[in-house]
Amino acid sequence: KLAVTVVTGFLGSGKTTLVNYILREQHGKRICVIENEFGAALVKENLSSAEEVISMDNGCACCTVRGDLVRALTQLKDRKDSFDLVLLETTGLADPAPILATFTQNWTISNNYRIDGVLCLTFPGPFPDLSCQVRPEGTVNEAVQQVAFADRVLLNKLDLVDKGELGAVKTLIQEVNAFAELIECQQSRVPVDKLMDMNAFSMERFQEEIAEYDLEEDAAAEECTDEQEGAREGQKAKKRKHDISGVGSFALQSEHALDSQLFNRFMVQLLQRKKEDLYRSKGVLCFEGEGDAKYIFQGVHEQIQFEQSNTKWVEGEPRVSKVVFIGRDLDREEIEAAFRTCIVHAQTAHPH
Ligand SMILES: Nc1nc2c(ncn2[C@@H]2O[C@H](COP(=O)(O)OP(=O)(O)OP(=O)(O)O)[C@@H](O)[C@H]2O)c(=O)[nH]1
Repeated sequence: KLAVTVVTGFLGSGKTTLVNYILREQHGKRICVIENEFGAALVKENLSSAEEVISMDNGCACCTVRGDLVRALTQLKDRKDSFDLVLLETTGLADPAPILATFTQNWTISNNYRIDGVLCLTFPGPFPDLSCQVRPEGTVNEAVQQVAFADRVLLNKLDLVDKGELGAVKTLIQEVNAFAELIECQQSRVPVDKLMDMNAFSMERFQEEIAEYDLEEDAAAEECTDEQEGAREGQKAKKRKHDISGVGSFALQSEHALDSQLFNRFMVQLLQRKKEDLYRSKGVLCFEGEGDAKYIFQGVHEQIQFEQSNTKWVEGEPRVSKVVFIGRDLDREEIEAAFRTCIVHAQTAHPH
């Protein structure tokens, strides 16, 4: 399957600059760019003979699957072996969810392409202002939403910010999405390697990532008092002052096995109540009574892929179940309490 990197980012954040930089200065990769009509005109002159740009007409924003994108990808399908990567530039106001859904819900597309990862370009100046804007009930600031969906965040236009401000912006971005890798850049100059091989939607890759995520540090940050926070060079204290449309991320874990039926019910109920607000979710799970089998899931809104991992829990490996939720107005305490009810008590748990 041909890898697709989805490039999102607020208006003027440097998406076209990134695409042009990649086409102009990075060699050795055969890249097909999919752009909106306006963007296509801006990148055409930088194409080498092995490259191509396909323009999308403007898809209908209210559809769950993007028809314009389906058409562009279908057009490319028979020639897909001529490319190493598709860079898909979205418009600044596009909601990433229907774009991601297009890759799982359309059979032709899902058989020929895989999303390698979602990049979000953002820039320091307007990000805190934009993220503080009060939005009408039920809507989310797109700049914040795009960061929440991303696997990598490119913090661009570093020339427009002083070092002091930069720390605060980085803290803000991490508050929205603690699971995205943050890369600083100027004029969108990022090595093409950083845009490829993210494997962010690969179940196997995700397991490594989630294993590295330090839940203890996360918990310590939650528990410390305001004074302690102040002592941490004002970093965490600053976090609370921003209204970031209620968008945030957190992880939960259990050292004990989970009851599969209860966990299933927990997820169904969570999605029933919060499918619009739950942007992304991921998990590595150990179920009671399932021997060495390791289960993994990964989702965008209610589109959840759930499967048994190719790898098993190995001898001596702590069988820690971890789940990650990224979204808006997610009540961590309530979700954590519901998650805890899925844990099989220590005395009856599968020995490991
Ligand atoms: N100062 C500064 N300007 C930059 C930087 N990167 C890009 N720009 C400029 O920012 C403007 C917007 O960049 P684009 O690449 O067109 O942004 P975009 O995200 O494609 O914009 P839309 O298509 O409108 O969403 C252009 O004038 C760029 O030259 C940077 O690092 N610093």
